[in-house]
Amino acid sequence: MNIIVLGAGAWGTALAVSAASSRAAPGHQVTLWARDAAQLETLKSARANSRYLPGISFPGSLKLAGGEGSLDEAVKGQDLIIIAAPVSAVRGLLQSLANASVPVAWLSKGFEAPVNQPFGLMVHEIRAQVAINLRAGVLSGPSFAQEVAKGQPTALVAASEHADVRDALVRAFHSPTLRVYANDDIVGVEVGGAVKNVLAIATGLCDGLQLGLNARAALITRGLAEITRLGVALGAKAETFTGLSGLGDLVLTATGDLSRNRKVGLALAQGKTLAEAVASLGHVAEGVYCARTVVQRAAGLGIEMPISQGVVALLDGRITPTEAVAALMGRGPTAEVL
Ligand SMILES: NC(=O)C1=CN([C@@H]2O[C@H](COP(=O)(O)OP(=O)(O)OC[C@H]3O[C@@H](n4cnc5c(N)ncnc54)[C@H](O)[C@@H]3O)[C@@H](O)[C@H]2O)C=CC1
Ligand SMILES: O=C(CO)COP(=O)(O)O
Repeated sequence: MNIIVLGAGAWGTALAVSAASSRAAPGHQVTLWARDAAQLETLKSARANSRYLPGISFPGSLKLAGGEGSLDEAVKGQDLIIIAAPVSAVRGLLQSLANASVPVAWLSKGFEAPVNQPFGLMVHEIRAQVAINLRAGVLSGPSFAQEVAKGQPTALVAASEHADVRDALVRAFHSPTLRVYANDDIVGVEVGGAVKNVLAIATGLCDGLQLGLNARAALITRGLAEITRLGVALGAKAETFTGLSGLGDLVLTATGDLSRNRKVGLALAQGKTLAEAVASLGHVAEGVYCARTVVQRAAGLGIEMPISQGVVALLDGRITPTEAVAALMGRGPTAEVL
């Protein structure tokens, strides 16, 4: 299979390395495409991505391409196109790929900021607006880039309404160290991947304030209830949220110290400003950008999301970390139902 990965950040690089490695199915020709010509030259000379994925050497077979204006040429002859950019860049990439005849999948997890409309969209909704004819899907699930690049055991979900897209993703990436499960509930998989980032900021804050393990377990569990309520209201299947892209990714991101979203929460608990917390990452933390949209869409559907609302109030600087905790704990008693 000819596979191109568009975007040479941490996750795009890791997945390209994994598919081009000796662990992958034989016969793949993988290309990693960097938007920036200067970054491409650095990748070529170092045969590594020390800015976004330090410590990982590229397999000899991994091809490198990129630079402004090179996209159309780069995707010619590919059997599968992977978009590995932040959500904020996906609309433009999907517009450029709108007439592609091969499957396209994105790795991005989040909601776009509102563009000429009252609320922000998930990527499958953007695709419906700008590239309706694409056979498309998402590859999601609990997966820190560094671990996948090193070949540590990982399980992902390939979600699409199109069986050929799910099959292409499984053929491209399934390997002895990377299991890829198929799922036809793209709404549920996208809601899980987006909202867990907001909740990871909350658990980072909880752990940074040393509130204890009980508090963290409660946040994760009630956070999953928030994700499920929103997802079901948006048309997802409830059972998707007990799977890899729901509970799985929530547990990983909320508790794993490699998470950039969790790091934002930890930094806020230390008294850093949001700008300082984001600047120290050097990578995108999607929860920071989509928390407001999550809460806004939930409100529009009459869904209560008190943890996510607390995260937004904190990110907006309307409350302090201590006040956020007090607001959550001060809520009246309620039944444990979804
Ligand atoms: N890092 C991880 O472990 C995982 C990340 N993700 C998701 O994947 C997405 C990308 O994350 P990372 O790679 O970690 O981010 P990153 O912050 O490491 O890198 C982002 C990359 O996207 C590139 N980029 C921005 N706009 C672009 C455009 N228009 N065309 C091509 N490239 C563009 C940037 O130059 C940069 O190289 C995010 O939505 C993230 O939530 C999902 C699973 C795991
Ligand atoms: O999505 C991820 C793991 O599945 C990565 O999470 P962070 O963006 O918080 O690092």
